[in-house]
Amino acid sequence: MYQFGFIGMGNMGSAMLKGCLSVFPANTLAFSRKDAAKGEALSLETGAVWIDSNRTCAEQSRYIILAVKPQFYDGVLKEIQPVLDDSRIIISLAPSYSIADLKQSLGSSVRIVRAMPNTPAMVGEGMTGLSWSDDDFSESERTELMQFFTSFGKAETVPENLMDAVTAASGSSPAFIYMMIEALADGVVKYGMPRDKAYTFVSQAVLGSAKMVLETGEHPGLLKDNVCSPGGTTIAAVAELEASGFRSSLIKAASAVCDRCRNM
Ligand SMILES: NC(=O)C1=CN([C@@H]2O[C@H](COP(=O)(O)OP(=O)(O)OC[C@H]3O[C@@H](n4cnc5c(N)ncnc54)[C@H](OP(=O)(O)O)[C@@H]3O)[C@@H](O)[C@H]2O)C=CC1
Ligand SMILES: O=C(O)[C@@H]1CCC=N1
Repeated sequence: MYQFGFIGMGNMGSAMLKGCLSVFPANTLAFSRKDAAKGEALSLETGAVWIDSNRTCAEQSRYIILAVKPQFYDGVLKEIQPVLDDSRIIISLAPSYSIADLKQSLGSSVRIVRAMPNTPAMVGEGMTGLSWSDDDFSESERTELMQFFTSFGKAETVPENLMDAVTAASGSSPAFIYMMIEALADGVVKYGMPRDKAYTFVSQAVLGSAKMVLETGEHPGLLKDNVCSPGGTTIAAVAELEASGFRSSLIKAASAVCDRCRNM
């Protein structure tokens, strides 16, 4: 019996798998995916076991992670439903499937953890929001699952009605941050900085700024003020960002994520 069985092993599944290998031995991890060549290659690379069938992967795993795109959910749920019993726990990553939707497909007694991770899990800096289906998880199951989710970053339980907001805050937001890193790098390449150096300088500034918010507990506005010298360089750029609608673009981006979660 495997401890964790991933059904689907694309961007998100492989980020979680690679992240959790720091804590869980590879031979306790299994996965199924469509592409056999990629399955065998990842198995060779990581030591995790590739299984040529979703149903067998579910049957042989205690915790079953649904890591396929939402459009493939219905097919996968039908495949694995017959092998689910009370000892299994489903971990679902799709933004658009509620715990109630999953129970309707899989049976009301199936225990479900709805999770919204993000791809920085691959480097151990993920952020996962979690909602649990019932109060009927044992203490050891909760501990083991938190051990899993914290093996690739931070994890916090949230009420399920906040899952759309979690999707915007940390599930989708890495894409926006990468866009910002790329654009800012373009801006300094324009002034002669080599591309690779530009990514290092900008990315380290993003990492350090995030760490300042997390570790000092200061309001982000105060941290921003501390960078802006009166009449200086930063405030000149802040004024440009405000004029271009920087903040309102990000607020609109978060709203777009939440709207899409509700209308997929
Ligand atoms: N990407 C992200 O940043 C995040 C994604 N998520 C959620 O995670 C889930 C997976 O997304 P993501 O990893 O990005 O998607 P990908 O498209 O990168 O990967 C999907 C995986 O599903 C596999 N697959 C497709 N159909 C089947 C099937 N019938 N049976 C078994 N495996 C199948 C594919 O196999 P193969 O490659 O072999 O063809 C692939 O490995 C989604 O629900 C998404 O919303 C949540 C948070 C963040
Ligand atoms: O774009 C998506 O639908 C998924 C969910 C969060 C990140 N990627």
